Amino acid sequence: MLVAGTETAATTMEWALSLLLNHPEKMKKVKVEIDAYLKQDQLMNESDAMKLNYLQKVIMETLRLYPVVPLLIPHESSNDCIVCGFNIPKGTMLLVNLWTLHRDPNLWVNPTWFVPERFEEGELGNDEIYNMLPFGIGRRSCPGSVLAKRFMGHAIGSLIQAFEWERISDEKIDMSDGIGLTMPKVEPLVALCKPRQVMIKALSNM
Ligand code: HEM
Repeated sequence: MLVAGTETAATTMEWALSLLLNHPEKMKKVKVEIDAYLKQDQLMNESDAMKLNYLQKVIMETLRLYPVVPLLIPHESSNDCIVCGFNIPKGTMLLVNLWTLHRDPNLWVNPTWFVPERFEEGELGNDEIYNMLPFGIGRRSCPGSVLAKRFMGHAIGSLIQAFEWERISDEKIDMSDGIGLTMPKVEPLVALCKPRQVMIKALSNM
Protein backbone atom coordinates (compact mmCIF):
# COMPACT_ATOMS: atom_id res chain seq x y z
CA MET A 1 0.00 0.00 0.00
CA LEU A 2 2.85 2.37 0.90
CA VAL A 3 4.74 1.74 -2.36
CA ALA A 4 1.48 1.81 -4.35
CA GLY A 5 0.50 5.16 -2.85
CA THR A 6 3.73 7.11 -2.44
CA GLU A 7 6.23 6.21 -5.17
CA THR A 8 3.56 6.40 -7.92
CA ALA A 9 2.30 9.82 -6.86
CA ALA A 10 5.76 11.29 -6.14
CA THR A 11 7.04 10.18 -9.55
CA THR A 12 3.94 11.52 -11.33
CA MET A 13 4.39 14.91 -9.63
CA GLU A 14 8.03 15.03 -10.75
CA TRP A 15 6.97 14.32 -14.36
CA ALA A 16 4.19 16.93 -14.13
CA LEU A 17 6.47 19.70 -12.85
CA SER A 18 9.09 18.80 -15.47
CA LEU A 19 6.49 19.02 -18.24
CA LEU A 20 5.26 22.38 -16.93
CA LEU A 21 8.82 23.75 -16.73
CA ASN A 22 9.36 22.73 -20.36
CA HIS A 23 6.05 24.40 -21.32
CA PRO A 24 6.00 27.77 -19.51
CA GLU A 25 2.75 28.79 -21.27
CA LYS A 26 0.96 25.83 -19.62
CA MET A 27 2.58 26.66 -16.25
CA LYS A 28 1.20 30.20 -16.63
CA LYS A 29 -2.27 28.83 -17.38
CA VAL A 30 -2.20 26.80 -14.15
CA LYS A 31 -1.10 29.87 -12.19
CA VAL A 32 -3.80 32.07 -13.74
CA GLU A 33 -6.43 29.46 -12.86
CA ILE A 34 -5.26 29.25 -9.24
CA ASP A 35 -5.05 33.04 -8.85
CA ALA A 36 -8.55 33.48 -10.30
CA TYR A 37 -10.01 30.83 -8.01
CA LEU A 38 -8.33 31.72 -4.70
CA LYS A 39 -8.05 35.02 -2.89
CA GLN A 40 -4.57 36.49 -2.85
CA ASP A 41 -2.72 35.47 0.28
CA GLN A 42 -4.93 32.41 0.82
CA LEU A 43 -3.02 29.15 0.48
CA MET A 44 -4.98 26.46 -1.34
CA ASN A 45 -6.30 23.46 0.54
CA GLU A 46 -6.98 19.91 -0.58
CA SER A 47 -10.63 20.43 -1.51
CA ASP A 48 -9.64 23.32 -3.83
CA ALA A 49 -7.47 20.92 -5.85
CA MET A 50 -10.40 19.03 -7.41
CA LYS A 51 -12.07 22.29 -8.46
CA LEU A 52 -9.08 23.46 -10.49
CA ASN A 53 -10.04 21.97 -13.85
CA TYR A 54 -6.98 22.89 -15.83
CA LEU A 55 -4.63 21.61 -13.11
CA GLN A 56 -6.50 18.27 -13.08
CA LYS A 57 -6.11 18.09 -16.87
CA VAL A 58 -2.36 18.67 -16.47
CA ILE A 59 -2.30 15.65 -14.13
CA MET A 60 -4.31 13.54 -16.61
CA GLU A 61 -2.04 14.51 -19.50
CA THR A 62 1.03 13.70 -17.36
CA LEU A 63 -0.42 10.26 -16.57
CA ARG A 64 -1.14 9.73 -20.27
CA LEU A 65 2.42 10.52 -21.35
CA TYR A 66 4.18 9.01 -18.34
CA PRO A 67 1.98 6.28 -16.83
CA VAL A 68 3.94 5.27 -13.75
CA VAL A 69 2.68 1.68 -13.94
CA PRO A 70 3.33 1.31 -17.70
CA LEU A 71 2.41 -2.40 -17.95
CA LEU A 72 -0.22 -2.35 -15.19
CA ILE A 73 0.06 -5.27 -12.79
CA PRO A 74 0.04 -8.73 -14.43
CA HIS A 75 -3.49 -10.18 -14.61
CA GLU A 76 -4.59 -13.76 -15.29
CA SER A 77 -7.51 -14.65 -17.56
CA SER A 78 -10.11 -16.50 -15.49
CA ASN A 79 -11.75 -17.98 -18.63
CA ASP A 80 -10.95 -18.63 -22.29
CA CYS A 81 -11.57 -15.39 -24.17
CA ILE A 82 -10.80 -13.57 -27.43
CA VAL A 83 -8.99 -10.21 -27.38
CA CYS A 84 -8.58 -8.36 -30.68
CA GLY A 85 -8.98 -11.64 -32.54
CA PHE A 86 -6.42 -13.53 -30.43
CA ASN A 87 -7.53 -16.63 -28.55
CA ILE A 88 -6.50 -16.28 -24.90
CA PRO A 89 -6.74 -19.54 -22.96
CA LYS A 90 -7.83 -19.54 -19.32
CA GLY A 91 -4.85 -19.02 -16.97
CA THR A 92 -2.78 -16.82 -19.34
CA MET A 93 -0.73 -14.00 -17.80
CA LEU A 94 -1.85 -10.71 -19.39
CA LEU A 95 0.05 -7.42 -19.47
CA VAL A 96 -1.50 -4.19 -20.74
CA ASN A 97 1.00 -1.91 -22.47
CA LEU A 98 -0.23 1.50 -21.31
CA TRP A 99 2.78 3.30 -22.72
CA THR A 100 1.86 2.22 -26.26
CA LEU A 101 -1.89 2.63 -25.72
CA HIS A 102 -1.52 6.19 -24.40
CA ARG A 103 0.69 7.19 -27.36
CA ASP A 104 -1.15 5.34 -30.11
CA PRO A 105 -1.44 7.74 -33.10
CA ASN A 106 -4.69 5.99 -34.11
CA LEU A 107 -6.28 7.03 -30.82
CA TRP A 108 -4.67 10.39 -30.00
CA VAL A 109 -3.99 13.55 -32.02
CA ASN A 110 -0.28 14.47 -31.80
CA PRO A 111 0.21 11.74 -29.19
CA THR A 112 3.69 12.78 -28.04
CA TRP A 113 2.74 16.43 -27.43
CA PHE A 114 1.89 17.74 -23.96
CA VAL A 115 -1.64 19.09 -24.49
CA PRO A 116 -3.74 19.13 -21.28
CA GLU A 117 -6.44 20.89 -23.34
CA ARG A 118 -7.18 17.59 -25.09
CA PHE A 119 -9.26 16.71 -22.01
CA GLU A 120 -11.16 20.00 -22.24
CA GLU A 121 -14.42 18.40 -23.33
CA GLY A 122 -14.70 16.90 -19.85
CA GLU A 123 -14.52 13.21 -19.13
CA LEU A 124 -13.54 10.88 -21.96
CA GLY A 125 -16.50 9.58 -23.97
CA ASN A 126 -17.85 6.06 -23.32
CA ASP A 127 -15.86 4.52 -26.16
CA GLU A 128 -12.68 6.30 -25.18
CA ILE A 129 -12.35 5.36 -21.52
CA TYR A 130 -10.36 2.29 -22.57
CA ASN A 131 -7.76 4.49 -24.30
CA MET A 132 -6.64 6.07 -21.02
CA LEU A 133 -6.02 3.63 -18.17
CA PRO A 134 -3.35 5.06 -15.84
CA PHE A 135 -5.13 3.52 -12.85
CA GLY A 136 -6.20 0.30 -14.59
CA ILE A 137 -9.89 -0.56 -14.96
CA GLY A 138 -12.36 -2.99 -13.44
CA ARG A 139 -12.46 -4.52 -10.00
CA ARG A 140 -8.66 -4.65 -9.56
CA SER A 141 -8.15 -1.03 -10.65
CA CYS A 142 -6.36 1.37 -8.32
CA PRO A 143 -8.42 2.04 -5.17
CA GLY A 144 -6.36 5.18 -4.49
CA SER A 145 -7.06 7.00 -7.78
CA VAL A 146 -9.39 9.68 -6.37
CA LEU A 147 -7.18 10.28 -3.36
CA ALA A 148 -4.12 10.46 -5.64
CA LYS A 149 -5.66 13.05 -7.99
CA ARG A 150 -6.72 15.07 -4.98
CA PHE A 151 -3.40 15.18 -3.13
CA MET A 152 -1.29 15.48 -6.28
CA GLY A 153 -3.44 18.46 -7.29
CA HIS A 154 -2.99 19.95 -3.84
CA ALA A 155 0.78 19.44 -3.81
CA ILE A 156 1.51 20.63 -7.38
CA GLY A 157 -1.04 23.44 -7.08
CA SER A 158 0.47 24.70 -3.79
CA LEU A 159 3.98 24.65 -5.24
CA ILE A 160 2.84 26.71 -8.23
CA GLN A 161 0.69 29.03 -6.16
CA ALA A 162 3.44 29.83 -3.67
CA PHE A 163 6.62 29.80 -5.77
CA GLU A 164 8.02 31.05 -9.07
CA TRP A 165 9.62 28.12 -10.90
CA GLU A 166 12.39 28.19 -13.48
CA ARG A 167 14.64 25.74 -15.25
CA ILE A 168 18.30 25.91 -14.23
CA SER A 169 19.31 26.72 -17.82
CA ASP A 170 17.81 27.46 -21.24
CA GLU A 171 18.10 23.78 -22.03
CA LYS A 172 14.87 21.82 -21.78
CA ILE A 173 14.56 19.31 -18.98
CA ASP A 174 15.58 15.81 -20.05
CA MET A 175 12.35 13.78 -20.26
CA SER A 176 13.93 10.34 -20.74
CA ASP A 177 12.39 7.60 -18.67
CA GLY A 178 14.52 5.13 -16.77
CA ILE A 179 14.21 1.63 -15.41
CA GLY A 180 12.38 1.11 -12.13
CA LEU A 181 9.16 -0.06 -10.60
CA THR A 182 7.35 3.22 -11.26
CA MET A 183 9.10 4.53 -14.40
CA PRO A 184 11.35 7.20 -12.88
CA LYS A 185 13.05 9.99 -14.80
CA VAL A 186 16.62 9.15 -15.83
CA GLU A 187 17.70 12.60 -14.65
CA PRO A 188 15.99 13.61 -11.40
CA LEU A 189 14.32 17.02 -11.69
CA VAL A 190 16.46 19.96 -10.57
CA ALA A 191 14.82 23.40 -10.78
CA LEU A 192 15.03 26.89 -9.28
CA CYS A 193 12.25 28.35 -7.17
CA LYS A 194 11.64 31.48 -5.14
CA PRO A 195 8.57 32.56 -3.13
CA ARG A 196 6.07 34.69 -5.05
CA GLN A 197 5.88 38.23 -3.67
CA VAL A 198 2.10 37.99 -3.12
CA MET A 199 2.49 34.81 -1.08
CA ILE A 200 5.30 35.86 1.27
CA LYS A 201 2.89 36.84 4.07
CA ALA A 202 0.93 33.59 3.79
CA LEU A 203 4.13 31.55 3.73
CA SER A 204 5.62 33.29 6.74
CA ASN A 205 2.44 32.57 8.74
CA MET A 206 2.81 28.82 8.24
C1 HEM B 1 -0.34 8.59 -9.44
C2 HEM B 1 -0.83 7.80 -8.52
C3 HEM B 1 -1.20 6.36 -8.76
C4 HEM B 1 -1.21 5.63 -9.91
C5 HEM B 1 -0.83 6.08 -11.33
C6 HEM B 1 -1.65 4.30 -9.57
C7 HEM B 1 -1.82 3.28 -10.49
C8 HEM B 1 -2.19 1.99 -10.16
C9 HEM B 1 -2.33 0.91 -11.11
C10 HEM B 1 -2.11 1.03 -12.61
C11 HEM B 1 -2.69 -0.19 -10.43
C12 HEM B 1 -2.91 -1.61 -11.01
C13 HEM B 1 -4.27 -1.73 -11.66
C14 HEM B 1 -4.39 -2.97 -12.49
O1 HEM B 1 -3.51 -3.83 -12.46
O2 HEM B 1 -5.36 -3.10 -13.21
C15 HEM B 1 -2.78 0.17 -9.02
C16 HEM B 1 -3.12 -0.69 -8.01
C17 HEM B 1 -3.20 -0.33 -6.69
N1 HEM B 1 -3.06 0.94 -6.16
FE1 HEM B 1 -2.61 2.60 -7.20
N2 HEM B 1 -1.91 4.25 -8.22
C18 HEM B 1 -1.65 5.48 -7.68
C19 HEM B 1 -1.83 5.87 -6.36
C20 HEM B 1 -2.29 5.05 -5.37
C21 HEM B 1 -2.61 5.48 -4.02
C22 HEM B 1 -2.51 6.91 -3.51
C23 HEM B 1 -2.98 4.36 -3.32
C24 HEM B 1 -3.41 4.19 -1.89
C25 HEM B 1 -3.36 5.11 -0.97
C26 HEM B 1 -2.92 3.23 -4.24
C27 HEM B 1 -3.21 1.93 -3.90
C28 HEM B 1 -3.23 0.87 -4.80
C29 HEM B 1 -3.50 -0.53 -4.42
C30 HEM B 1 -3.76 -1.05 -3.01
C31 HEM B 1 -3.49 -1.27 -5.60
C32 HEM B 1 -3.73 -2.77 -5.77
C33 HEM B 1 -5.21 -3.01 -6.07
C34 HEM B 1 -5.56 -4.49 -6.32
O3 HEM B 1 -4.68 -5.27 -6.69
O4 HEM B 1 -6.74 -4.84 -6.17
N3 HEM B 1 -2.51 3.70 -5.47
N4 HEM B 1 -2.49 1.51 -8.89
